[in-house]
Amino acid sequence: MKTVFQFLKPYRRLCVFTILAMLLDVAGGLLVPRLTADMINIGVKTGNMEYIIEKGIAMLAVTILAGAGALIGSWLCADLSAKLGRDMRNAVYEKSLTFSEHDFSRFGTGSMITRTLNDINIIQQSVVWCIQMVLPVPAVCVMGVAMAFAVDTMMGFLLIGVTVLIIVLALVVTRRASQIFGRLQQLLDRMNVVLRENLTGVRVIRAFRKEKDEEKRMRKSFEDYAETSISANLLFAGLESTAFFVINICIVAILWLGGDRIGAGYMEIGDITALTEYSILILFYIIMAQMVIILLPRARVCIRRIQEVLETEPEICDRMKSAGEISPSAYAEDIVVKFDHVSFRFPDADEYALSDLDFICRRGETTAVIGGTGCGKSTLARLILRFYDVTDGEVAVNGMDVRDMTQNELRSQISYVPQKAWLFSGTIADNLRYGNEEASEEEMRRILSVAQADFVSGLANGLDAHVAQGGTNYSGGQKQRLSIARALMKKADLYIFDDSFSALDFKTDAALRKALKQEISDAAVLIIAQRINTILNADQIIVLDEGRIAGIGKHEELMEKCSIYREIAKSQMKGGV
Ligand SMILES: Nc1ncnc2c1ncn2[C@@H]1O[C@H](COP(=O)(O)OP(=O)(O)OP(=O)(O)O)[C@@H](O)[C@H]1O
Repeated sequence: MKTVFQFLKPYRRLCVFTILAMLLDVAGGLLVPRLTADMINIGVKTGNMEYIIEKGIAMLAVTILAGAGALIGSWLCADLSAKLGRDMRNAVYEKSLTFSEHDFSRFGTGSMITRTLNDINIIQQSVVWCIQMVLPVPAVCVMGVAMAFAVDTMMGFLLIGVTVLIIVLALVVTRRASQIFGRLQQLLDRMNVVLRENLTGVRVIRAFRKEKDEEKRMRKSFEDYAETSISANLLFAGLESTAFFVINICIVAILWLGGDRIGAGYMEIGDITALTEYSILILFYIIMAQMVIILLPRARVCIRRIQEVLETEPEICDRMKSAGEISPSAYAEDIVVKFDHVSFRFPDADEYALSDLDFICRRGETTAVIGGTGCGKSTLARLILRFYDVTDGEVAVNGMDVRDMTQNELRSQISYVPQKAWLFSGTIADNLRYGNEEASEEEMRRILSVAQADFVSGLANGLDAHVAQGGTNYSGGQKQRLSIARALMKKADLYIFDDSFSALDFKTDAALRKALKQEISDAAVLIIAQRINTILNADQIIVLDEGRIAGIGKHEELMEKCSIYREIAKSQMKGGV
């Protein structure tokens, strides 16, 4: 609850006005039966038309006021809920931006989406319902019972008895509901994960003809969810029928006992109407509150899940040091990246993914990294970007340990093309402006030409051509070239291309590398590649083998000295390089 209160804090005044408006509605609801009773007891009994009209006008005024209270209360409540949802989603999203890959993998994409959308939705709903249906309950009970006591002590006690009975019933049911809704939320996460996997991997599923197996897996997750939902609904149904049964018994008791009390002269006939109305109102509010309270365990689970995200300490933090504490490593002006005996182990892994890497990348030079699959090439790039922190040693960019600057500062010096080309939905221009918001159309066209992405000018809308989610309306090679163009839009000291040329044909690959050399001649370039011909002319080639450097040098040197490089080269020659 602490989390919700924190988010409600800025809207304290809005909360107070909402509650006041709701109370106005409640007070009106309780006053009308009193006026009706007076109308019958005095007006009708004595045939005093003036009194009846006077009470009628009062009833109308009270009803209008109560209606206005209900209307304003609901409107303010909706406003509060929207603001609460917006703030929570922003907070969760902002937090997720600070997560390292490892932090993120602890939750998983499916669960993060459920938390941000569904969980916060449930929290919003619960807050609205609590304000509208739970908060007024004590006021309704106290005022209603007090008014019943004012009519007749015995009827007051009757109302207290029924109220307590329903509250006890609510507590018992709430306990049971807590377990069911906890499970329901987990099943929703599961459903989300399975659904995402099925939708994104639909082509693989078809290619392997696994439709039946996947259907079974999907059906199981849907069925589990449905079964648990049915248990929850049964609980609701049982509660609802029991509560209405109690209401009806209560009304029967009022009519039955009320008759005796009127006969004994303790009450008048109009009081029966008032008491029946009070009991219906009190019990109605309790039942509605009960329905909401049953849902609260679910909201509590959701709040806990949001809290988990918000309270996660990001593994990678900006631990700013004062200027005096920072001792820039002695470095030559032209050194952009320096790996100083770097070793790295993934947080959950037993073995080192990278061991004792020691090399530098210079401005104006191209450094290439090559090696077998899984030897740690992408991990090396991620360490430069500080997606992970080194386990031993130091990675420095422009002479400063990457841990001694903010991630923002660090990444502003680097432009990166990830292994998996990813485009955002929108237009090609939108994607390019990701690298430089101010870029002119002319600049974009020039960069597209450098990235060998001239195909854009042939598209019907050119730079404004539509890009589907993930860039699925472009081929692998087109996506790679657009990703490269986006990276080139950003002016940086270091350009990292993580296996970014793999989907290009040899001719385009060669033309792109030639154009790149001219375009970013004053920056350091790090190319991670699988194909030897992509890196043949690099100023320095690092050969990685199981996370260790097996050789560093130019192509000719490595062909002479490094057996692993020779093997890679030979295997590719055979393959037709
Ligand atoms: N998040 C992770 N947690 C644990 N181990 C990981 C993680 N990511 C990668 N690894 C492991 O680290 C090693 C290096 O992975 P990396 O992605 O750097 O290889 P790579 O050389 O880029 O491979 P490829 O050429 O196939 O892309 C692999 O053995 C991989 O299984």
